[in-house]
Amino acid sequence: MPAPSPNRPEASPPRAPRRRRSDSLIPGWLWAPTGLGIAFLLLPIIGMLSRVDPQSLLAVITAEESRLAMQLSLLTSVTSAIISVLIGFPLGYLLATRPFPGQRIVRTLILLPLVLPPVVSGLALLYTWGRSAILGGGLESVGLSLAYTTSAVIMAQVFVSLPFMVMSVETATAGLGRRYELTAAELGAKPNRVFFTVTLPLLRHGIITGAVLCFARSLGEFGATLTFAGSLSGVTRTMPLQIYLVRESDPQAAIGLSLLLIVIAVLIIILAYRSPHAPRLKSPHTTPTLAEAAPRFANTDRQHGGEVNPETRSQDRVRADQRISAEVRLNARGIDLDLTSVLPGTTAIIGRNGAGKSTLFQVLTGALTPDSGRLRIGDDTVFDIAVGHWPPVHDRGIVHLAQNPVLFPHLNVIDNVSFGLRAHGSTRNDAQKRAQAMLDRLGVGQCANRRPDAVSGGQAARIALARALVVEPKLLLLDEPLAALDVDVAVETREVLAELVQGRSALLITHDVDDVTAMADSLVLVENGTVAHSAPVGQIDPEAAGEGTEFLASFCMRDRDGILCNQSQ
Ligand SMILES: Nc1ncnc2c1ncn2[C@@H]1O[C@H](COP(=O)(O)OP(=O)(O)OP(=O)(O)O)[C@@H](O)[C@H]1O
Repeated sequence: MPAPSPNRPEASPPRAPRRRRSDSLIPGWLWAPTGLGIAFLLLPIIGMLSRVDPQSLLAVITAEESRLAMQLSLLTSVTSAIISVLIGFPLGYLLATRPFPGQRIVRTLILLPLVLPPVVSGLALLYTWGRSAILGGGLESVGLSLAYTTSAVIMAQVFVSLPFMVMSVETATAGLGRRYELTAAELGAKPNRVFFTVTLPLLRHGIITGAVLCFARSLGEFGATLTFAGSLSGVTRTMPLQIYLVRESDPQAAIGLSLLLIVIAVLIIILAYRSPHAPRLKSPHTTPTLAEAAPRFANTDRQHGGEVNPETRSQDRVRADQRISAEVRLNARGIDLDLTSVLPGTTAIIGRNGAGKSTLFQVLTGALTPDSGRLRIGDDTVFDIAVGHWPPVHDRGIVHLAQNPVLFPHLNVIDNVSFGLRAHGSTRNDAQKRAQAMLDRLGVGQCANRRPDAVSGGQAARIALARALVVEPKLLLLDEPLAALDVDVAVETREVLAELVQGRSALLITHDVDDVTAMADSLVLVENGTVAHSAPVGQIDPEAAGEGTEFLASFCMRDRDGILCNQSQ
């Protein structure tokens, strides 16, 4: 048999097929510490089980004292979990989203009950709310007594379990980011609607996790309860206190009650985590794109990839007497932009990486506040920093469509598209009818009742486009909408977009000459944070672009049909 050439790959001999692993990205050795951890947790339970006397178990569990203790434990643990949600959710959410003075101190304070021995927590509560303490004494004088009551048990449980709620919500909020809330606001939803229809549903897993942890911690709470609430049967003696009480006189009873506590805790944790909407891992290969196969439009007058006679378009521009004018200065990012655009019409914004294009969009939507600036759309002043007019995101009528469609994962497709209409006051029926019509127009009407994770990346992008267009925004911001598409799909989708933006006002960030020739009426070149050149399509003059001359000349050279630039150049 000839020796294999070092330069040529040889057909390798047939090998026995490798055993498929569930995830080849995960190192196998991780199973060793995982197994150790599971054994470490499981062995003491088995140890305890081995000491159980099955015959006495039933009598122990059904004894009056045990029943009272269990009832009290469940009642107080559920109540403290609910209180922890009500207090801990806003705390964790604000910690993750709004920087405020003393934030680090607050965070340290919240974690304090985790490191304090529970007895110390109980003493702290006693010296604050006890009968002879300042606050407790005041309450006592008006006939309210906390110490040694069931309320004291709940207070002790909330004190030690609150950190779990705050940390769960803070982590969930930080992981979610602000993009869904910002998208909802751009579609016109006011803060309360965003909070109740987007924020809360999307954070529900964090809330459930926090509540379960709070419940579990409260169920096992012992030291703080004993110190602050004492051990009165039926009033403050919870299950852990009852177990502690009987452990000397009747170890079998202590074991039986412990088992009961474990079984109930495990059952409740399992039930709480069996949510039908539990988060699922998404395929890392799903890339949101603007179309998987762009729909065709029968009555489009833009043929051949959206090319339009530039002369006709520039005449339109000359006649247009209404303008969009935007001035934005943001020193921290070196941005000082002043641009105008025809109304209606599409202005393409091009420029090198880091020139300031995305920053402009962030300011226009209201996600970023500039040092100074003004935006006028026709006669309407959307914002003007000089006179202190800086409306919230939901009040601008500007919708930003980026490469990532940011569909709300907890709503089906039709509800996603109806979202903005509902926020503007449409009835559910009306909103759904209009949403369905827009989805049909974009060729994704059949997806109406699916969840966003059950549509392809291209369909998701068209759904996002439908959601943006159906609210008839004053200004549509398109940020490289075709960049993630493969070439064939991009050509078709460009036609779709060109058709849809006709008669609307849009700004389009792009690096692609074809996007400009197909969709734009005018072009703005941004160079080092300033507008280097601005001209209608067909009259672009690289020589007039100052520092941007070279960039613009090379852009024009990529325009095979010679549509963009002044042909006399
Ligand atoms: N989150 C941020 N914090 C601070 N500076 C930023 C941030 N994002 C961008 N910048 C800076 O602001 C300037 C403008 O960036 P911007 O993202 O607006 O550019 P761009 O033209 O959109 O670039 P690209 O084409 O790469 O998207 C750059 O100097 C950039 O480094």
